[in-house]
Amino acid sequence: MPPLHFYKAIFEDLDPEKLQKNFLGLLLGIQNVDRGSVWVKADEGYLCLEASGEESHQVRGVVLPFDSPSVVGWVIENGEMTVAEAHKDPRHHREIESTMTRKSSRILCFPLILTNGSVYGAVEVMDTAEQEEKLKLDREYLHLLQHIVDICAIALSNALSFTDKLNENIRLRQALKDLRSQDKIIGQSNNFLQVISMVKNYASTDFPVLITGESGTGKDLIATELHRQSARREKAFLVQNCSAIPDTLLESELFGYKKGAFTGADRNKVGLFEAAHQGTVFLDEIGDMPLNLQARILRVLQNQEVKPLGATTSRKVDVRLIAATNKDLKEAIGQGKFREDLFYRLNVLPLHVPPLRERTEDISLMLEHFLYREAHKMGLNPKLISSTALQKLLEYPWRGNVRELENFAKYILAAVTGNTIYVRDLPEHIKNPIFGLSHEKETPKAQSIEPVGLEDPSLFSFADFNWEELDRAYISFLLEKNKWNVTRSAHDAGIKRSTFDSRMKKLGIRR
Ligand SMILES: Nc1ncnc2c1ncn2[C@@H]1O[C@H](COP(=O)(O)OP(=O)(O)OP(=O)(O)O)[C@@H](O)[C@H]1O
Repeated sequence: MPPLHFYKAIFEDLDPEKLQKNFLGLLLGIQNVDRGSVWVKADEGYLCLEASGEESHQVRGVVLPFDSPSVVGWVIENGEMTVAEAHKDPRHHREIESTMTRKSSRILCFPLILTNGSVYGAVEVMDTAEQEEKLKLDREYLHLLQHIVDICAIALSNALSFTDKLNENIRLRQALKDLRSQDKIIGQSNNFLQVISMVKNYASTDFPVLITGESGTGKDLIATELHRQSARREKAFLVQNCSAIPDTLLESELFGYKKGAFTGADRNKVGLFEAAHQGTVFLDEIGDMPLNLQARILRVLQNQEVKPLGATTSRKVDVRLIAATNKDLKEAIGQGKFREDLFYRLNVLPLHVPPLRERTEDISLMLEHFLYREAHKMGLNPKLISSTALQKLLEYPWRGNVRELENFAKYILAAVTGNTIYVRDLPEHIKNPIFGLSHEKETPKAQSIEPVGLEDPSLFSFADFNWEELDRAYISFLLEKNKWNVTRSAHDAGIKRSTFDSRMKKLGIRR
């Protein structure tokens, strides 16, 4: 019998092919013969996974039908070891050796049994010696051999199911990839193409990136794309939204904690930075991060190490940081709400995603994409847009940006029954966009009316606003339409210029 380390080498392997080869080699070596094969029960018959010995390569991959005679078939069905005299045993499948010059004289075949007792295959070794017989067949020896085969069988079945899981994993990853590719990045405007080209350039480096842009412009999507194009693509991409989460929770999410670090810390928790080791961490809405945590992020960037709450030592981490915000961080620095040193650390590679109104060339393409994608998801036929309706959509300011456009596509698909979308089908605020103008700085109160109706256009209603809000929106609309010409705006409103002027003053509307 071979020494123990020999078995160790066999059972360690998780590649079924290598394992089968080693296993068969081991049995052939023990029995001092050179022909053998490993078989499993497949859907269409008994399949030869591995064959060894001169001329035997032709047997690998052969499937013996269930209803044809075969020693392996008999062993698999009966779950017992057997010895067959090849020249007279009716179980022997003679045709398989018909093209071989050396025929088997005796066959020794063992079942391959799982721990639950089920037989999934068989291994056979054959004597091809014409004169003296080589196979050792005394009972005790065969008994011992069956034990060795049992151990090998378990290792082999583990390796086979490991490979199954591995293949399943590969299939699932591919499916996930396909699913992700549905999140296609759409855009053809020069402004947007510039962003895409910067993504490509930035992806080849490892510096922090700060993505800025209004809400719904696609910052999240761009961050994902950056990771996807980077050398870290196979590693983790972990996202943390820094707003809408209590400060202490955010800290433990990012840095983790040691068991007992605070009341309720009943186990160690790995923080996001550690979990993303060798990958990318995306901190969304970083402008909302509290100052004390900003200091900790700065330390991660400076030293590439994190210290979980309650830990005494720091741990090295290798992560790329991408941050995004829709806030003006320079203004936040002026107000003492954002650390200047962190800003410069993050802003190594700045990336501004322009609002949709600065890339109107993208609107029709995106709309087409969203209408098609959402119709597909809902199991509906895609809808067409009439040219006049499209014109209205192009004129609308889309202050909720791409997210608003995406929501609009969902709404219109559900709301319109015909195959074509006409102007009459559009929500009122898109047909008459008096609330679509942006003077955020000049008329801060006007912001209070912006979000209404954007997420769900069907909910838009005059009843949602008070008189002053409507007044402000109307005056802003006229000013914008007339390029801030007050006389013309007053004329459109049908009131005197002085009255219009005083309304503007009262509402604090300035250019
Ligand atoms: N260029 C684009 N092509 C296709 N879909 C886009 C594009 N830009 C944005 N989207 C889609 O619009 C929606 C909003 O995008 P995203 O969440 O990335 O915006 P954001 O700027 O991160 O918003 P917020 O600041 O509110 O977090 C998402 O569903 C996203 O898939």
